[in-house]
Amino acid sequence: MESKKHFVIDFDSTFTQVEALDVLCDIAYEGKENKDEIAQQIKSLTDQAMEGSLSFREALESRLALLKAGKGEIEKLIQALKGKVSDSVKRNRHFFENYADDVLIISSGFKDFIEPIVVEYGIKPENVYANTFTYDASGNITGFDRSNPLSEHEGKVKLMKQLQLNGEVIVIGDGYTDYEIRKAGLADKFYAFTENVEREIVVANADQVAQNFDEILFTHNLPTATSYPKSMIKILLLENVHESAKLKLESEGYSVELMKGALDEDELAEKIKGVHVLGIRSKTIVTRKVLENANRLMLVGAFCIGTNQIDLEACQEKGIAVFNAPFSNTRSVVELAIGEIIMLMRGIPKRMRQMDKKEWKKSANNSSEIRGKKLGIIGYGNIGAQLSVLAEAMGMNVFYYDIVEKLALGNATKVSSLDELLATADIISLHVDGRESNKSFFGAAEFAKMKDGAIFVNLARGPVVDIKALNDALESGKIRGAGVDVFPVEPKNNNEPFESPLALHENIILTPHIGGSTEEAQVNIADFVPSKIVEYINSGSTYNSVNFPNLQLPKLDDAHRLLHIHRNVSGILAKINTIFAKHNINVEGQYLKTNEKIGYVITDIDKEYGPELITELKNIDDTIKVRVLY
Ligand SMILES: NC(=O)C1=CN([C@@H]2O[C@H](COP(=O)(O)OP(=O)(O)OC[C@H]3O[C@@H](n4cnc5c(N)ncnc54)[C@H](O)[C@@H]3O)[C@@H](O)[C@H]2O)C=CC1
Ligand SMILES: O=C(O)C(=O)COP(=O)(O)O
Repeated sequence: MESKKHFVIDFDSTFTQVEALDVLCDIAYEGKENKDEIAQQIKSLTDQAMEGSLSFREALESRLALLKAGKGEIEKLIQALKGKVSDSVKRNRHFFENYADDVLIISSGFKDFIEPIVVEYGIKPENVYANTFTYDASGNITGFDRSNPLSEHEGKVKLMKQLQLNGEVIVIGDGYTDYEIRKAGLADKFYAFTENVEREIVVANADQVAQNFDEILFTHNLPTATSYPKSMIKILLLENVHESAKLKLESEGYSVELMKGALDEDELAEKIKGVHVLGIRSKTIVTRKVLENANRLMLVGAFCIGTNQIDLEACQEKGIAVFNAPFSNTRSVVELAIGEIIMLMRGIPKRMRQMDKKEWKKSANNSSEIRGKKLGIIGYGNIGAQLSVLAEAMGMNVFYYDIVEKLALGNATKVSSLDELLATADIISLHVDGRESNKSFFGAAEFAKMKDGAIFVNLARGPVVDIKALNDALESGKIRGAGVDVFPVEPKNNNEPFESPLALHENIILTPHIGGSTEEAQVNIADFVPSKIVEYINSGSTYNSVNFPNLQLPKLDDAHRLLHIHRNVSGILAKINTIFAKHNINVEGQYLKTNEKIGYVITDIDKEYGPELITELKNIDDTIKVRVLY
């Protein structure tokens, strides 16, 4: 038989969001000049008692001496506290009601105001242990019942010794006095409860930190308001993703860690354990090895356009959805490309280097306008196409080559082969993606086919261009200049050095992969990707995912949603529905979409279900993952 559990819960700043005596002070001193000063003194005494630096009785005596309150104020306090119950207590009301026998409120506060608050949540009056005020004939507080152990130093410990609870004792509180119960050996576990206040010394001594009641109930296998507490969803953001992404995700209730640089494979393989959502940019390589260690991972968010750094296939096999920000930095890359083309056509990098050396070389040699020049765009996707429009507006003649059929914008000319483009253009700008087959796509043969004295720009991906071939083309004068933003090997963070033979050329612009690094782009990305993360976690929506079948799902009211991710083989839907039928479950809505590799079925049901239903769904052959949303 399972032993009985006792949940010993603190009141101030745990069951409620506030310290009741602080609120009482506000009420008692309402409209008085010295209110702030008294409030500050009371708060400081409360904090000292909570942190253990002042004995409880001393703090209590001093606070009551400052508070000139009576029964009228206590009545007002009760009304105020009713509106200040902690959010996670409110949403888990069913727990307090259904487990009333197991819940004890043990507080160094006062029963006079605690009991009316907690009984509304089904807690039994006889399970509320707290101090009591003494009053004079006119109802003014004169002090407290000094025979109550809770009015003494280490009062909670003394009370717990008297109670002699049998079974497992779990203490939940924000203060040092709560931890003291555990320290005295009278509890099996102490949770530092941080939903309202986080005290360093308390957190440091806790067996576990709980940001809310959902986490505690979930840990103890008790019914919670949500299927999985949001605060237990761990999100790891790497590569200095814009801070606003962290704030946005935190405001949703997730636990977010933000790191400045990228991690290498081994570091990430270690760090990924227990992480539910990984946010990266272009530098972090998410390999199969990393994914093998990703025991909780459900989503990878690329806070950039490119996703070539992620093993998308391995993600699919493991049921991990991948999202990116396909348009958020497009304009930034295009502006940089145009800027570089102008600078290179004017020979500005060389002039700047001369000026740095105090040399004045005014000359029109090798300096031309871009107007009327032929721009050759390789890869007419979002970036290539937008570059086409802006370049044309500046008077350039645009030609493009893409491996798939793309609509020509404005007066741009589609050419039918790469060779034709290379032979035509005065400037070649590369905007292909970083797929594996594009590795060394642009090498010696391609440079040889370019017009003599042309300009070359690569803001796409480093491995796409053979650096030696580019270096040779610059050295031989085959091309007149180059702009390079991306490299086959890039430093992991801003502290690592960068070295390249290209740096020695005069008419070259080298930039540290900053095509998308503008304030605007980073803010846009930090808004877009988190919104995808939140949608996927909350509703299962995969709209815009780069590796999952795209499904946009309605919000769910009063139903349960089950997500089934499986290898795309025939007959899975029938098997899923057979299980629902067997359990007499009425399906309210069902959505299925597949891609080449996987199938994604979302089923909304109107009825409570038991764990055996989930086990049966998981046991269907070819199942990759089952997620329960509500
Ligand atoms: N430097 C930087 O900071 C940034 C670099 N990028 C890079 O730019 C790339 C392009 O971005 P988008 O235009 O948004 O992507 P996109 O996917 O819209 O366009 C890529 C285009 O290249 C074409 N393509 C692929 N391989 C090709 C080949 N071998 N020959 C001809 N065409 C080929 C595709 O068919 C597609 O139309 C990204 O994949 C990323 O690698 C993106 C943003 C910032
Ligand atoms: O968006 C992309 O694909 C980029 O290359 C930009 O990458 P970053 O976010 O600057 O690491």
